[in-house]
Amino acid sequence: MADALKEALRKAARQEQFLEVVDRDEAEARFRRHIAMAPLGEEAVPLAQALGRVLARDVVADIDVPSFDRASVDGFAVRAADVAGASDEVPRRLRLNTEILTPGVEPECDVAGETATVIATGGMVPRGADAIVMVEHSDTHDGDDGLAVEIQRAVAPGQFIQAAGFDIASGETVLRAGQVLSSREIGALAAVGLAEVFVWRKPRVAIFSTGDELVAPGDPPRPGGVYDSNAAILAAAVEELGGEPVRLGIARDNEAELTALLETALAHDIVLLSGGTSKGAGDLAYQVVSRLGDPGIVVHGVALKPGKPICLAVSHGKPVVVLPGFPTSAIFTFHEFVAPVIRAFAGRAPERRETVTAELSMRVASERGRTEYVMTSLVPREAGGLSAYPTAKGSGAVTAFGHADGFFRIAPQTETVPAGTTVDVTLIGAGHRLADLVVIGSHCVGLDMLIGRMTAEGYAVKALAVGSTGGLAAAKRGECDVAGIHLMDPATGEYNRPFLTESLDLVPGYGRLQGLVFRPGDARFEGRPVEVCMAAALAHPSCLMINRNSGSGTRIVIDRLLDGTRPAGYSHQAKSHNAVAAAVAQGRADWGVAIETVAQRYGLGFLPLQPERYDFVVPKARATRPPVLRFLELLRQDPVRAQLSDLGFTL
Ligand SMILES: Nc1nc2c(c(=O)[nH]1)N[C@H]1C(S)=C(S)[C@@H](COP(=O)(O)OP(=O)(O)OC[C@H]3O[C@@H](n4cnc5c(N)ncnc54)[C@H](O)[C@@H]3O)O[C@H]1N2
Ligand code: MOO
Repeated sequence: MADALKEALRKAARQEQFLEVVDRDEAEARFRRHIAMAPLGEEAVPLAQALGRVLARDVVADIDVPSFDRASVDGFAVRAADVAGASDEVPRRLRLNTEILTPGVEPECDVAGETATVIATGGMVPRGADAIVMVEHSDTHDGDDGLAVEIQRAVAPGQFIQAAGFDIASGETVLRAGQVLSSREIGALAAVGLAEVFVWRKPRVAIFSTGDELVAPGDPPRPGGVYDSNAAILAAAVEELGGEPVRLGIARDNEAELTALLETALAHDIVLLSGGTSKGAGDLAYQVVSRLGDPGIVVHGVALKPGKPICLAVSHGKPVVVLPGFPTSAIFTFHEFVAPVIRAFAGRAPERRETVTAELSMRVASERGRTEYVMTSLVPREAGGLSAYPTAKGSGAVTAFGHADGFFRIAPQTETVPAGTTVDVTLIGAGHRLADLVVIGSHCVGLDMLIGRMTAEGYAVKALAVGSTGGLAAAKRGECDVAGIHLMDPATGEYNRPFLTESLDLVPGYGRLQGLVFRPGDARFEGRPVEVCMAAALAHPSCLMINRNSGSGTRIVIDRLLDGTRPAGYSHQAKSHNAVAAAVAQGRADWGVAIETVAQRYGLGFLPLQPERYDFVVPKARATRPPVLRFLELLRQDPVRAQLSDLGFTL
């Protein structure tokens, strides 16, 4: 082995310890000790650019709104005393003054006793008048002494008059500093005549990602490549919090490149990078940040999950944070440690987090020694209250945070939390909207299409992929409206029906074809009958299979096919059709079992083994809810069935 390669290997394999893992609150305290948690300064902006900005000063009205008494109806300005007791039978006759008070016209005549002035909605109420009579309750006459009006209704003093300042009084505080300006506030600012307002300057947040594997969205994918999702989610989150993201792109795992980018980034108010903070080969980001001083890195390693390797630094009052590369770890720790700083710099009040209680739907295991935050979906229970469905994907998934309604904490010393435990779930973002239709169970592209149609019709659908068994359990507990399942009873070979209970209905879905998948052109499989393929596969120890997880419907098919034999690769269990197809397509395995639609998606060869049924379980108690009825109706419609059949399903 060449010396250089040997040295590189030795370096990559060396264990570099975290500096010191501290608990969350201690980490936050150390970080904030060096940061002024206050707005960065104010600036005047035109009203047209004020949307979403944060007011830096209270706005006190200089004028009354309206600035004069005005009519709120079309009719006649009168003295209420002159029309007391007026009715259709006994109208009161008033002489008309010779002016017309449309809005913007300044009155010249007083309304003296026994007179009235024509006035339009928004017109200035003339001196002498104290009420307006609606035009509907009047009749005009040509009299000897000029035009007269007969009033057929009495009015109370003040009736149909909007007094000066009734909307906003001069001297009143219209809006307070710290207010985030929405369209409504902007309307009020314009009403008091302001063309510009003082707002807090937006903190400018430099964002870059680090890693040789990262690919910018829009660029072609490459083997081992990962699209840079962290920079996108962070930039959007910064904007949501009132900051201005400045994206500096991707730095390769190269010290010079990282150092140069950090230098550029330090010209902004906050520096955020992600990746390269853990112990792996190429984790350089924290090393580069460690050269900053005054004081430099204050925390590297926090006893929480997700987010253990976060690195918090401050340099000359400027926060510099290396977020973990794992997407959910990055955005979670961003919200824990960085978001409050951005809010403070932007002049926004601290976020008030809302918490709800929910009952845990399944047992959760946790690692000792770290506070774990479990990303969770919430679904309403039949019996009232909420059920918490933990997202099993972990911090490496971008959707673990993206799809969660909130999270609950598991204390560092707890190893398992049993199903049924009541947990406090902190809601993420604007909280969760209760879904019209909750679908829990096995994922299928056919189901995706049906959900898409429901969504297009305006239904809020919550779909949780927890597998057939999980879906069935959710349906039994009354936690979903529909569960998509494909479970074969090994005794009878029948799908789905044998698993029903009294309280559940089975709605026929569609058929999917299970088959052997392999790379096209593989002579061991291509164009041969299944038995011949199996004999070939079993004869060659180098022919690797990929298995499915036990408990899955497909595993039952595989075990039947193998009839007790254990070919190479049997112990490698993938959890989905897609994972099987990807392994075969990329050459990590040579064959496996998956459904036809997935095999086609990955361009794989396919040998049919057996059809399976993908059906829908509906709790009887929910079967008549309108969104459920609509879902079932869609399933019966010809265009929908045609689309399912185009997708490769049999009906
Ligand atoms: N031996 C140990 N390994 C790891 C430990 C540990 O304690 N001992 N900690 C784990 C934990 S916890 C986390 S979190 C991760 C974070 O590691 P890094 O911050 O060094 O991140 P990377 O290694 O650069 O990347 C991890 C992962 O995330 C992907 N990634 C990175 N940047 C992006 C991005 N901008 N967009 C999308 N995905 C990104 C990257 O490709 C990797 O897959 O370390 C564990 N390891
Ligand atoms: O702490 Mo890491 O962020 O769990 O995956």
